[in-house]
Amino acid sequence: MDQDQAEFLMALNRVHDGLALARGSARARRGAAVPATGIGGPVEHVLGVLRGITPTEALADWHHVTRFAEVDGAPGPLRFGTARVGLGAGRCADLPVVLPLLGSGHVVINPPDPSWHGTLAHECAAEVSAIVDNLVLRALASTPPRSLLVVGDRFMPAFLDRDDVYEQRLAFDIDPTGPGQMDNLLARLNQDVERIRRTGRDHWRLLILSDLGSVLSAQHMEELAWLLRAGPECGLHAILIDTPVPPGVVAETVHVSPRRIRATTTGPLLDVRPDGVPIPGSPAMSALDERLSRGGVPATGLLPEHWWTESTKDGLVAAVGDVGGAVERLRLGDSPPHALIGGPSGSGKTNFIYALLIGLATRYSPDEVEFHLLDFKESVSFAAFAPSAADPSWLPHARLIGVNINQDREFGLAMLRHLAEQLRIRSAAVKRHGVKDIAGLREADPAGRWPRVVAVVDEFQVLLADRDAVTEEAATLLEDLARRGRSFGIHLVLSSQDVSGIEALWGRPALVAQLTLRVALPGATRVLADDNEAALALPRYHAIVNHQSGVRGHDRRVRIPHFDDAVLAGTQLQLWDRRRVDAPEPSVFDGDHVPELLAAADYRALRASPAGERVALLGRTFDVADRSAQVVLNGAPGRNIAVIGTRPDEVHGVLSAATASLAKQCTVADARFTVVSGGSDSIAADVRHLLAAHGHRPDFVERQDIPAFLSGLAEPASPGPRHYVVFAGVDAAHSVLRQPCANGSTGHELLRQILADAPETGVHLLAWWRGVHRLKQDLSDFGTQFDDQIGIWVALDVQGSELSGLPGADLITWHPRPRRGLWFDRAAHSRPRPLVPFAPVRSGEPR
Ligand SMILES: Nc1ncnc2c1ncn2[C@@H]1O[C@H](COP(=O)(O)OP(=O)(O)OP(=O)(O)O)[C@@H](O)[C@H]1O
Repeated sequence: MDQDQAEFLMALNRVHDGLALARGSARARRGAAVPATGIGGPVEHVLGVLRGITPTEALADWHHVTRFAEVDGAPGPLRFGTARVGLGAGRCADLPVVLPLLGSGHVVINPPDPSWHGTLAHECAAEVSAIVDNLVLRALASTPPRSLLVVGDRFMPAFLDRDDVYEQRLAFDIDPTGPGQMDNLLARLNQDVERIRRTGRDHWRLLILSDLGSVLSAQHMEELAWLLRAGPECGLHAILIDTPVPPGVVAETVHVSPRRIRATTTGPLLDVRPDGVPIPGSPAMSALDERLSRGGVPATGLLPEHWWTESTKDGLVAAVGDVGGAVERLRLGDSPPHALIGGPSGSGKTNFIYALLIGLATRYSPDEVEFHLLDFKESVSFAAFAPSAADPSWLPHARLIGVNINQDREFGLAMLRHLAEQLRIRSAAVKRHGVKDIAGLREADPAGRWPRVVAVVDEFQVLLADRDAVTEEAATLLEDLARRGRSFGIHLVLSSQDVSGIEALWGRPALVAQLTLRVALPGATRVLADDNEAALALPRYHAIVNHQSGVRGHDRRVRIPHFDDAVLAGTQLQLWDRRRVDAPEPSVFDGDHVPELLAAADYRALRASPAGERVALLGRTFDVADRSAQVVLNGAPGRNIAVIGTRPDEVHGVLSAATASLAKQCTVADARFTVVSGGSDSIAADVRHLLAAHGHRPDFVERQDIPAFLSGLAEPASPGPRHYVVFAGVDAAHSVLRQPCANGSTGHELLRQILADAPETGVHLLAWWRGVHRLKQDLSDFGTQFDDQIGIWVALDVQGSELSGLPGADLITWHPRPRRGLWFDRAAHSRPRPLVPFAPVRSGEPR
């Protein structure tokens, strides 16, 4: 309240006091002095002051209210009506009538005579409504957006009953006579007041209750009395209609009888006319419309005027929302270096991340900041930032996008490894230039490209969920990135549905301590400091942003606008249009996508190769560089591939991809292919056609011809071109393989011999078994090491424990899941790795 307003109120008080005293009112008896100038003087003075000032929204005539308040603080008394005061000599003046409410006490609207109790609300409903409507509208007009919560019964103002009210919490209807309603309401408000006493005021609460005399039990009455006594300190105020006021409660009273309204503030003899609510479309109601439906800075209002003009040398800044209409920015840099975002499902975490990403992407060019985005939810939050058939645009700052990751924690790990590699490169460059951090590096190496990296992991707790090697490595990498990332411009943004995510961090204090930017969405627990409950009373679409690890006293209560599809798509298109012509598309890992061999970059890059360097591609790895799982089939022992699994489609994918990739690197003159059908005619037939499509003339061995084929293959022969034998269903051919062949050996024995001689004879077996047990039986002979026979294996739907005995497979944890496999190459790996099998490569596809 400025000085003019204060002077005006003082003068108004003197008028009211003087009138009251002159007429012997109760107020006068409270000690007011008669103004020395009589009543006319002060009234003239008030009118003079009124002419000279622009009253606030709390006091002005509704005709003069064109906007609602934006700033915080107690609004002072609220005007609710007008009184006509006679000035003598036939003159009179209209004076505003005010009631102290927010920041002061309560208002009671009662009949003039206590014996009328119980009938007032019905007899004078129109007058009562007009007073309540005026007070609520004034309260809304004189407090900042979203800072007022109105809880009301049938006297809830009609202007709050609208669909587009920005948050349900603004207006909360109750029926005190409904079963349990009063219990719930009082319990909830009492809890709020207790919490506010501990943590400080969050927003105003205005309670409208009528006709409670008959419905309140003695216990309700006691609870209400406590609430009304403790409430004003905590921003809770009530308008009580026709309800007895418990003792000790500070309240101004308005007496209403038909056609006559008086207030304790004006003295009992001054009749008051309620101001009435302005008509729809009037400036005041337009201001109300704007307040209720918009309520803050829209998403587009947060975008900077000039895009891509700022430098991230000293850190990152992003506009994410507004506080009372003023744009609010968050910072990431030296301090705080990393962020933790929490909130229950649906509380707006993803929307907040969009606000952050769009805020950064519009302010800084892709040379200043780039994004790695990973979402462990069963959703596609970041898919829109990648190009698609429907929309070829992408977010130029996005380098890596993971969608539909679900259970593929290995991909999260791959991203962390990639970031660790970036950290290593940056730390080496920093050392080389003799500087200490990214800011120094950018100065010392102005021609270098050293953007800050923001790595977002939504639902990051999934990454740390199991007690296994993935969690172990992920936690170690995260800790290292959190500790050293700040110096090298790598910033983590971890988001989670509170408790579960935060619990995953327990026992890792070094990591938690680095996540000093905390963002708590409504209802979030544990994200802020333990004694900071600010997020519990947060209205929808708000966030507590706290740059000091969530410590109380550093909260910013930010309203977050909606980054809907239109805003996201529109902004992305403009960003995309600005990209450099050679800007690379982001790498995308989509867990639902079935990779195609023919589309894989490393398949397309295959050329005719010498026999010892040919590679077989098996599937897609969990790797940020979109690499295929590939093995070299050279002349070393054990360069044979066992595919183990029962799902024909996935087996088909691995076998056909391996065969097609080999076929691409050789011609009919320098390689030989044989397809053996042990039990799966369809896979064998498809592989045969595939080879033909690649210009080869494979031999085809039917089941009954297997013994003869193996006998021939086991014969000593002079070395020829490499011979790739694709055996579709070794265990299905069991009955044939166990029979003695012409030379007396069984098929199994011949197979073992062929594998043992393979380095010299140039044979490579690509074979399918349905289960590990049969594979071991078929190949183990008096303790033969599998390594010398099968140095490469791909296990599809097989439990990790069953694999023990195969090379590299002892003591591994692996739970099979659809369209995922585990592969091992003893020449290249120390332990098995996951892969996504390619889709079957069908016969007839072009070379
Ligand atoms: N500030 C906002 N204004 C309007 N609508 C919003 C706002 N924030 C989020 N929403 C909407 O609320 C819904 C939930 O938001 P969002 O997906 O961001 O929540 P979440 O916390 O990520 O949920 P979940 O964890 O279940 O994915 C969405 O439909 C979203 O569009």
